[in-house]
Amino acid sequence: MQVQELLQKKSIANKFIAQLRDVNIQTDRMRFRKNIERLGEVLAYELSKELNYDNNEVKTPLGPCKVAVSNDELVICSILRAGLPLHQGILNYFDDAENSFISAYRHHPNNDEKFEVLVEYLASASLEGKTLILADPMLATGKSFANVLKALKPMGMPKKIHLVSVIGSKQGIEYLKSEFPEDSKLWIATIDEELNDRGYIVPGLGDAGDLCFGTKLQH
Ligand SMILES: O=P(O)(O)OC[C@H]1O[C@H](OP(=O)(O)OP(=O)(O)O)[C@H](O)[C@@H]1O
Ligand SMILES: O=c1cc[nH]c(=O)[nH]1
Ligand SMILES: [Mg+2]
Repeated sequence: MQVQELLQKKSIANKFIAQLRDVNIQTDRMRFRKNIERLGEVLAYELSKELNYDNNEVKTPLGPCKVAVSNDELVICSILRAGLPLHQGILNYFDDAENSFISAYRHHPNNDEKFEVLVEYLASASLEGKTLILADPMLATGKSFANVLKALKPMGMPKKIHLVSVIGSKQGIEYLKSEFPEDSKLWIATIDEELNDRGYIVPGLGDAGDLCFGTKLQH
């Protein structure tokens, strides 16, 4: 898996991430979701530079005009819940993509810090020969992305897999390098150094799903 980190170059995306992290701003749920959506758009634009293109011709009122248009069959698959606003941002740009949805949540069997990631819901298009874009704003331990990849196996073999995320941990990214094909690519806004003992990214931003949609009960 190759990794492309957006924040290696300064851009307007820095502001979106700063607002996601800021304790005084992130409690505005609408802004929080919107900033994730905006990052989905930025990351989709970056990713679009590596799709395959055909040389097409369109007719303007004044005559023919050559234009390169992507010919990839895209499927955007988001990981519920926090993947939803990221999904919307990616879909804003790849508006004719097919869409899949899958759930992944942290189950704490003993009500302590130990958890496993369970995948329970899946509604997916065929992935055979298509370009799969997996979307989840947080990549902490990497278990959600890894377990989702396993759960999607029966849906067919994609031609290429892109992962789109907002904040990742170094540890989680290293883990995913061993789980995803070598030619897959992670498009991520920024990478943090640490995970704490609850599997949260530090400094990260907190719980993305809760900040988008409200607190969930641990189970
Ligand atoms: O890399 P990981 O260690 O798997 O952690 C990242 C996952 O944690 C969050 O989801 P969560 O399970 O909290 O569910 P939610 O999005 O429904 O809140 C986040 O949206 C990722 O899916
Ligand atoms: O830091 C983290 C880890 C998992 N899920 C989140 O939302 N944030
Ligand atoms: Mg999740």
